[in-house]
Amino acid sequence: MDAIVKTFPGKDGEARPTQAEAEEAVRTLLRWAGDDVTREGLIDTPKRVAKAYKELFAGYEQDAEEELGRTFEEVAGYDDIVLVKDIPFFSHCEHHMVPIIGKAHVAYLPDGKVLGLSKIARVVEIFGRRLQTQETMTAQVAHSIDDTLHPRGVAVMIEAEHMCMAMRGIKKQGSTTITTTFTGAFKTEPHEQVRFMTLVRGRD
Ligand SMILES: Nc1nc2c(ncn2[C@@H]2O[C@H](COP(=O)(O)OP(=O)(O)OP(=O)(O)O)[C@@H](O)[C@H]2O)c(=O)[nH]1
Ligand SMILES: [Zn+2]
Repeated sequence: MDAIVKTFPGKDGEARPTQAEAEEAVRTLLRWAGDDVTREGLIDTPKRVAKAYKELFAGYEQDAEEELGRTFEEVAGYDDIVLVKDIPFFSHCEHHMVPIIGKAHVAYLPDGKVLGLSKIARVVEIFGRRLQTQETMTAQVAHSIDDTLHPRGVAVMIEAEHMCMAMRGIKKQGSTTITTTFTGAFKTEPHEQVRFMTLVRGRD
């Protein structure tokens, strides 16, 4: 089981905040930002934000390893690289809670079993829909596949723009952060890494 970061009751027996408490928290932030929470346009905003949070952070309710549980063995001995590239995702940085927008490239070297391709994209989605650092997310995607499928190796590359660097703070728009995690043969065999990179970078 992958460690779902926060389940209720929490470690300290804390119950999940109610919808009303979540809405009140949004109202507080709106007032703190300087707006009037009683004006027409904002009346329903706390409710909408709480609903949006449910969707944007749905990954806390999902278990990546459960998604990866179903595998297929009838692949005529196929044992070469399987790469799903350019999987788009949105996440939120855990420091500022603003968007991280990027693409993930995920590959593995099968050892008798393969995954449904959509499951790879689902795993990116599950870890993306939590508060993240890019490094953590990259490692989580790789290790969840490694731990459930036990392939000969997993390679994950994430390329993303962090809105906390673009919209605030240092305000550098358009910079991309690249992170990689390699396991198994991708870690020990440089030529497997090169093949992964070539396939990721190769354009039509
Ligand atoms: N390593 C890593 N850092 C991240 C990620 N997302 C955001 N950050 C950085 O987290 C850091 C937090 O730094 P702090 O100095 O605690 O916060 P801050 O004062 O808001 O920093 P500034 O962004 O420099 O204004 C910043 O350098 C962000 O750019 C990520 O996915 N990985
Ligand atoms: Zn940030």
